[in-house]
Amino acid sequence: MTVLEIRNLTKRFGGIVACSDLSFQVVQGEIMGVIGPNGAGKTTVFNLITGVYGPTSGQIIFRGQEIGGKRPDTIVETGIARTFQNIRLFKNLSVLENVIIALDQKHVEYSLPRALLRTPAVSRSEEKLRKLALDYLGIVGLEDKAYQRADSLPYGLQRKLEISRALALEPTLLLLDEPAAGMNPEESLELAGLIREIKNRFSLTILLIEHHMDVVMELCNRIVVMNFGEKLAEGTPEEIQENPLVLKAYLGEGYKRA
Ligand SMILES: Nc1ncnc2c1ncn2[C@@H]1O[C@H](COP(=O)(O)OP(=O)(O)OP(=O)(O)O)[C@@H](O)[C@H]1O
Repeated sequence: MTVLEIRNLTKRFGGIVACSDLSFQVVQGEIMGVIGPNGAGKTTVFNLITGVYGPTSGQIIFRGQEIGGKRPDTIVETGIARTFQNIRLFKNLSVLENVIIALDQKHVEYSLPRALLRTPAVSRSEEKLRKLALDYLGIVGLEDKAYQRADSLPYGLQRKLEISRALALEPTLLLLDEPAAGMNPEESLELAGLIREIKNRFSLTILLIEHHMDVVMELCNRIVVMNFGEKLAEGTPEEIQENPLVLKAYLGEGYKRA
């Protein structure tokens, strides 16, 4: 079943066409890679899907509903969450608080007057959120870092914290923007294992932007290749690795199949 359909999507920034007449479909339960050279338009596609920008033209259909141009919080409500290429955490808050803030968006069970009076119901609710946040941290292996400041974590762990925050929004479609950036090959393969695990555990569909080809080829069922805002190719990892256009524009003629 198709969960996401990108239909003739175009986004212009002044004279720049960051995304040009792009079409592809994402099937439930798959991990679809979005790859291509720097500036190809990959993050723009994520920004369009998550409502950061409205499309210049074209449609974004999620579970049969047009979401193009809707507000980011409305899109989260429909079941889409993301991580960012440039990590966006509340750096001076604790690791735990970062997840609680995400959970708050989903689980607020008390009114503002009750919250201000700090009734027992509010305290119970806070305790519930704290436990739930610890569970989400456990999934990415960060429960023992819960009380550290978010910015005290090494880069790779901050990326995992972003994933746990995104999971706390209970998405059915998860967009990961370069989750392995800055990781060495060993760390990035471990991350690939984690991504597969959370996909299975939460029955997710995943769209993945990544420059680490070992991660992409290991994880993805299918791949869309972008170049200058357009779709250059689409196919399985095997097909993409043998596509002469992709080898020329992105992977390099000397690319060795994983
Ligand atoms: N808000 C914006 N205003 C103007 N131009 C933008 C904006 N966002 C993106 N662009 C331009 O759109 C093009 C595509 O950028 P985008 O960030 O989507 O590429 P990318 O494939 O994600 O690149 P990278 O792999 O380097 O992250 C680039 O030329 C970029 O400069």
